[in-house]
Amino acid sequence: MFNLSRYFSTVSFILIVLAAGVLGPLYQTLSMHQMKGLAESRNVAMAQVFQNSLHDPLETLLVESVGRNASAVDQSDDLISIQKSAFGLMKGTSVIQVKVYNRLGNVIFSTDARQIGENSLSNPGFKAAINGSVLSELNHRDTIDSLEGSIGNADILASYVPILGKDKSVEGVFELYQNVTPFVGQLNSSMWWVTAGVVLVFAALYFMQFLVVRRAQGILEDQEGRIKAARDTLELQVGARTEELKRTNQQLEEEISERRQAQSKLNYLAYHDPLTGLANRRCFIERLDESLRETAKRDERLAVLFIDLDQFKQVNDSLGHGVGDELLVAVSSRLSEHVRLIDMLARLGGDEFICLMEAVREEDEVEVLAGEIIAAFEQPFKIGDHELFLTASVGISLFPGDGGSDSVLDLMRNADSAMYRAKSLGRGNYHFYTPEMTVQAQERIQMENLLRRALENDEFRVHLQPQVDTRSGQLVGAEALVRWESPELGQVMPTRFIPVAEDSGLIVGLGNWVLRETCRQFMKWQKSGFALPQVSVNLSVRQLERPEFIDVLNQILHETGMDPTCLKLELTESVVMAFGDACALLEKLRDLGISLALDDFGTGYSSLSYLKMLPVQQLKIDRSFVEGIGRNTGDEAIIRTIMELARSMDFEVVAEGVETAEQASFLAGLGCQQLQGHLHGRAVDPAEFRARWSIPE
Ligand SMILES: Nc1nc2c(ncn2[C@@H]2O[C@@H]3COP(=O)(O)O[C@H]4[C@@H](O)[C@H](n5cnc6c(=O)[nH]c(N)nc65)O[C@@H]4COP(=O)(O)O[C@H]3[C@H]2O)c(=O)[nH]1
Repeated sequence: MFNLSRYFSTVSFILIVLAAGVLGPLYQTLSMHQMKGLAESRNVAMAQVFQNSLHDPLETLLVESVGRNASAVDQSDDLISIQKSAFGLMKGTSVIQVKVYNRLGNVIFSTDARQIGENSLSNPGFKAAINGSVLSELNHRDTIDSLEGSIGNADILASYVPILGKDKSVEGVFELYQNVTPFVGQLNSSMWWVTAGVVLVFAALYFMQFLVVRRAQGILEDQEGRIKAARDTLELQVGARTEELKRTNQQLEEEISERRQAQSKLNYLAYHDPLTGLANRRCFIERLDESLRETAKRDERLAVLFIDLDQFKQVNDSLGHGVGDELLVAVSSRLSEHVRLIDMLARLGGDEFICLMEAVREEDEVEVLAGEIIAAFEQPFKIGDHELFLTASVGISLFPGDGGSDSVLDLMRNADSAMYRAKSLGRGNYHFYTPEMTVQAQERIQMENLLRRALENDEFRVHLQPQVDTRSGQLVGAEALVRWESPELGQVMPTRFIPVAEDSGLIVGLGNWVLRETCRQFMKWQKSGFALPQVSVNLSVRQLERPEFIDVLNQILHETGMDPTCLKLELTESVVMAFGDACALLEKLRDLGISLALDDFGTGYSSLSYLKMLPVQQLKIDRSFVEGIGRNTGDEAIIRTIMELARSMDFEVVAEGVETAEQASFLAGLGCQQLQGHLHGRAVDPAEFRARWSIPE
């Protein structure tokens, strides 16, 4: 810390020394000047006394000395008398020597006779006096001859005083030596006293101020101590706070980076399908929106290709979601290989993919891409132990034409409608959108609305299709197939309205109605003597999913009095696989005595081990395979395999869609027990059925 006391001491000491060093000599100079003035006044007075007392002899001497040599003057009588008088006048005064110069600067009189005759013309004192001024000089003399002998170590004031004549002209000069030794001594000792006094006063002042300063220094040190302690505490607090801030900052940075990661993950998830990593619906819509505007500006064309996997539902239902997911990933990567870099492939959800093709010059280019997409499915997908054969249906909409530049959804919806048309043409097809498809889509909506009140309006009818024994051709049963007589749409076939009923959930009420109506009809026939051995009813997965299904079934059986052993329920492979606890539910149905058949067999992906566990008695070979008999060796091979399987697993087999005798004989040759198809009869209303199959009495 700055040492105020030391600083003060040093500066004060220097100031005191300086003050003493300046004030002492100043005092001496002033006093000396004063003393010189007084002594000079005395010398002037003394000269006046001399001049007055020795006026005549002195004047004579002054006059006579001019032009005479020194020895002549020295010998004059006047000189002797002047000398006597001079000594007399000097007696008792401090004047110790008197000299008289004539105008020529010669000493014509001196109390020291040896000096008479000397010349001092060039002496400054003489010069001043001859010009009318008085000049004094203070000298220190080691020895000087005086009236009473020689004086040693004396301070002498020599004054040159002009001697004025009557006419006030300077006739000569007095030089008077006055012994001022006592005064000078006194002055010197006074100077020391003054110096000592100054030192003492300043020392006292210094001491008092020192006390004040030391006290101030104490206060300052105390304050500094406190400030230092406060600063130390503050520094500690600042250090701690800095550390805390660093930690908080680090936490913040970590949080920010976590948030950034989460945000980028969220962004990624917001725009990507987590399963396949492809762009999702939102991403596709935004890109299409942007592309539409760009394409409109550049006067170009673009295409939207809606891709749907034809058999994905069956795979998913029969082999489980794990396999389904893996299949979707494999499909996405295979599709990606065929899409150009500038195009965009996205997954809309489920088994629906969509592709945006930009900068389209010709429709052919789109057809090529659609063809490539379909061709991509020619090779089977290997998922685990499964080798899965799939096909894809592609619907295409084009811009401009199939949607405005601000109608992203129109283009997507139209491509979707085109895809449905492609699907209806058979598996593995593509189709361009046409405006009539929108009409069909609207019809579908209208159909759903009409379906809702069709049950209440009693617009449904149950038709029956015969099932015959392959060898004897005898009636062994009938399949109940629903028909809709709509006042607005006319007769609507199940292939049109069952999917709509399934999608809308209306199938539950409709399916239960068919079940009840079939049982009621069966019992009516039985009571009236037409004994049909068995009747089959189709079940939708939506019905099975209902927890109250068994209760509803029991109630129908109870209400109608139907013998459960005469009832056969047909479930598609995919329905059985899709239903979580199918085995347990089917067991319950079996316990009731109801027969079970697996419909559309061969189109799904049932595993043999699972099939073995199912309490099913019958397999129904799908119509699509029967259709290929005699035309497609692949279909025939599948039928043979199904027959082998059924034999080894002890299933009864029904072939549906049998239209020709050739098909019937092929199936008979393989040991198929029952046939169903136009060859033996179409599905007809109960009256016609009875009329056809009643045995004449
Ligand atoms: N070309 C041709 N077709 C033949 C031949 N023999 C039978 N068919 C048709 O094949 C379909 C067989 O029924 P499905 O496989 O259960 O397929 C049925 C079934 O899955 C569903 N369905 C019909 N009625 C019901 C029902 O009451 N409930 C449920 N859940 N589905 C039903 O609608 C599908 C179609 O029914 P339909 O149009 O009646 O068509 C029936 C039948 O008319 C033939 O020799 N040639």
